[in-house]
Order: sequence, then C-alpha cells, then structure tokens
Amino acid sequence: MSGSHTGDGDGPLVEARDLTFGYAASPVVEDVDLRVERGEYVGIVGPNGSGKSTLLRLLLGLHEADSGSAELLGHPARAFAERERVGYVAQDVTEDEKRMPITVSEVVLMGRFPHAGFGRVTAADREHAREALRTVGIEHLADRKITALSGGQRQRTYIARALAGEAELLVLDEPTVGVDAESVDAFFDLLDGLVADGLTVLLVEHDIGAVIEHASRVVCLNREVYFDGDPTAFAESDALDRAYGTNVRREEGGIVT
Ligand SMILES: Nc1ncnc2c1ncn2[C@@H]1O[C@H](COP(=O)(O)OP(=O)(O)OP(=O)(O)O)[C@@H](O)[C@H]1O
Repeated sequence: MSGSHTGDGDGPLVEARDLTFGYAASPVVEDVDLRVERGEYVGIVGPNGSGKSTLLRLLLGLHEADSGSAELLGHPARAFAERERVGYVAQDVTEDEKRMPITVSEVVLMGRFPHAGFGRVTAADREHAREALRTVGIEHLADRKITALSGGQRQRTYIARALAGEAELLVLDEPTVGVDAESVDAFFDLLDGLVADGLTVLLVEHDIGAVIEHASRVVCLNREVYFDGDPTAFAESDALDRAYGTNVRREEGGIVT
C-alpha cells in the first residue's frame, strides 16, 4: 500500500501547527496542532459546525490558513502536488460528480493515471483497479454509473480509487451519513482491514461510539482541540461534555449527545 514513493522518509503524514482559519472575521478553526503518523487511525469528533470539515480541508490544502501551517506528507499542504498519495472522500456529492456520466470502474481507474507510464493505462493498471474494487466489495457495481449509487456505494468507490492509486493516507469526511446501521458496521470493518494492511486513516465521524471502538486515537474539536489521545481515556474524560457544552449520556452500546 505504501507504493513506490520513498522521498519523505518516516516523517508524519499530516502536521498542523497553530492552524487558524475563518470564513469571515472569527475563526472556525483556531490554534490547532495535529500530527498524524504513518499507520495511525485518527477519528475527529465534535458537535455540528465545530470546524471538522474545515479542518480536513485545511489539512488537505483546500483552504489557505489565516495563520499557522499545514503540511501533508512533508510538503506545505497548499503546494502538495502528488494528490494520488492522499485519498479524500468528501462529504457531499460535488456538482462535477453529478455531471460525470462515467462508471465506477472508470472512476477507480482514474486512481491509476499518475502511475500509468506515458499516460497509457495498461492491463496491470486495470488489474490494480479491479483488485481495489474487490477489496472494498463493490466489484458487482463496476459498470454502474457513479450518479446511480447509494451514499455508501459512492464512499466505497472513492476508497477504491484511493487504493488503486496506492494512497498512503485516506481522509474521510462523515462517510457514514445516510448509511443504514448494518452497512455502517460493514464500513467500519472495511476501514479496520485497510488500517491492518498499513493504510493511515483520518476520519471525521459523528458517531462517537464508532470512533471510540475503531480508531486508535480520538481528536475532539470545537474550533479548538479539546482532546487528543487514547479513545478509552476520551470516553472517560470530561472533554466530551466540555466540547459539546452539554452532559453527554454514556449508554450501553453508545454515547448520546
Ligand atoms: N463555505 C463556507 N462559508 C462560510 N461559512 C462556512 C463555510 N463552510 C462552513 N462554514 C461555517 O464554518 C463553521 C464550521 O463548519 P464545518 O463544516 O467545518 O463544521 P463541521 O464540524 O464539519 O460541521 P458538521 O458536523 O455539521 O458537518 C460553521 O459555523 C459553518 O457554518
């Protein structure tokens, strides 16, 4: 999964220092320090509107920080060029996507383009793409138009594209929104398997219980970082109550905010 890239040594895949950003005058992400090492599985939680998606976009270099810095695989995030090394599964279906009358297998094959010699996709590239579809369990959807997928199937398509591209880091923004409970369990099992195979995962997720169960580390955000560390310690800490500004109920089988 680590691909053929070796240039960045063993440094962190993500490194943010004092990262601050606001759409208008007041910041929605403030003084955030975050470091993600290779092999980690980091879950970002926080109340609605707490800056989680914005933070991901800053880390990916899609917004320019007002102050502080964000580095992706050792490069300033804004200038990072080797996009195939980082798979991003965004929350919403983009307008571009809606206009794309292409199939699942074509989307996944696009992950191979940076690897294809002289811009030519080979039989080996196609096999990589098929393998990625098999890994995420949607081989049967290969010829389906991406505009005709459920939310969960779409997420898997973009994960497959990242795998086909040999991404080292997978960034997901609320991948289980609108996905039924059974499929959510299957989805987290899939992520567990990918992490076991060496992929690094950074995930924004509203289901705190799922993050505590699956991630190796939890970051709790409400504009600023309220907690960064071990999931079990997080479940027992008062950071959750402070960040959500409410008493969070801990019930068997989950955490209710
Ligand atoms: N493009 C934008 N222009 C102006 N304000 C924005 C924009 N995107 C987000 N915001 C505001 O920034 C704040 C943080 O939003 P963000 O989407 O990062 O939060 P979030 O934690 O991901 O929320 P949710 O859990 O509801 O998806 C919110 O107050 C939101 O209304």
